[in-house]
Amino acid sequence: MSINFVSIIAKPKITTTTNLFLVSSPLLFLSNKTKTKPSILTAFSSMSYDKELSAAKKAASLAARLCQKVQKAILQSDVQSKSDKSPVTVADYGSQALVSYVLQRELPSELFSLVAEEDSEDLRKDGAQETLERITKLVNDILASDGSYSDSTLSTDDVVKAIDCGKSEGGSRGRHWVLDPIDGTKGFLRGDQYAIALALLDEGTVVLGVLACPNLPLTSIAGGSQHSLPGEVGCLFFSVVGGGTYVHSLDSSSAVKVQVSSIDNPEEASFFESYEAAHSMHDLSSSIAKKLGVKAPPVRIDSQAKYGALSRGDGVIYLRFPHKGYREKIWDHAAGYIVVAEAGGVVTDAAGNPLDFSKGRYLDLDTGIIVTNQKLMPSLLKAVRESIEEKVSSL
Ligand SMILES: Nc1ncnc2c1ncn2[C@@H]1O[C@H](COP(=O)(O)O)[C@@H](O)[C@H]1OP(=O)(O)O
Ligand SMILES: [Mg+2]
Ligand SMILES: [Mg+2]
Ligand SMILES: [Mg+2]
Repeated sequence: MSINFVSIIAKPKITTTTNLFLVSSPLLFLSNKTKTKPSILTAFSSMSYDKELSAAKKAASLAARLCQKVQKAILQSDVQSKSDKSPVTVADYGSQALVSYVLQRELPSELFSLVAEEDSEDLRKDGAQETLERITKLVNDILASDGSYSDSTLSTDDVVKAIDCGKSEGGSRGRHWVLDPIDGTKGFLRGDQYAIALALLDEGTVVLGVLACPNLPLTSIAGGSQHSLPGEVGCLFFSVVGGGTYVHSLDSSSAVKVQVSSIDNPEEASFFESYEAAHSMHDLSSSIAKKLGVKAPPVRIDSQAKYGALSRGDGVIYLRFPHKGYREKIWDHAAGYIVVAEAGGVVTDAAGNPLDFSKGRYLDLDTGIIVTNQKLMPSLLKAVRESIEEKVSSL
């Protein structure tokens, strides 16, 4: 994992080590509870982003509440068609508006830059007024249900503006929030897995991530059981650079620290991949798994919930090989990346290079994304290389 230690140490907010122990940090408290001793460097980096972490958790939790409400009531009329034909729902826009608004309210003194998936172009078109009013009502209802910001009700204009804050280009300078308001829209529409994925980039490095997975069971989905009894679903994973990864239920704040699986025998390993064959080449994954000696069938689930599940050891490998021509966006991986990295996992492209989130809205990478623990990575990379070579020579 690449950590920009220089930039962390250089943060002007923390100038002496004494400060570290005077200010109470929820992450340090959690670490004590789980009997881990953060190094001074770890504590520096965790403390630097305390305010941002609590704002991000609040924003993602409220967005998850909005998405759950829409998913329950989902109707055909909620689905619009974007020019790329991907389904966009009232919930995508509502979630983006809510996260953008909450971050700005919670962090009023910080410059706000947001790189996010959606924009309001379709909402500004003739005939979209009713949809925009529905989104605005949803956002206001969720804020009211939380009792937050009772001083203000958002207008349709406020909602459009909040959505369009997401047009930032990101990059290697300064801080940028990175948001996928609903990752795994297809899963969301099917009633399956989806995630609200929010991360913070600081000088091009992912330093914080929050992954809300409203349909992910609190217990392991190892073996492929994504569905569990009502009341037992809804996870919020969060990580700050150097501070580890934690998860709690969307309904409570009692967090536990998570670690990736330590399995080093591929025969005992299981792997995740996209539910949608259009998103990832399933034939390539199965060739890699076979070469590696993996016996279990793939666990196919939607969205960055795969990163969350892997971070707590439900599976050991995640393979993602989009079809030719598809360009990965930073919001589809930033939060998941840090959640796995801080839980001890490794995320690289198919050639073993680290992911670079500093290049703007897209990730430039070689062929695909692979994720596993430190022990399995060398043999996984070898299997990936051989399988890709075989595929290329068979074309
Ligand atoms: N053709 C495609 N190939 C790969 N990924 C895609 C494609 N179309 C959309 N996606 C994005 O892939 C992610 C979900 O993939 P999966 O669930 O298979 O892991 C989502 O981020 C989804 O966007 P979206 O956020 O709009 O759902
Ligand atoms: Mg996405
Ligand atoms: Mg999305
Ligand atoms: Mg989309």
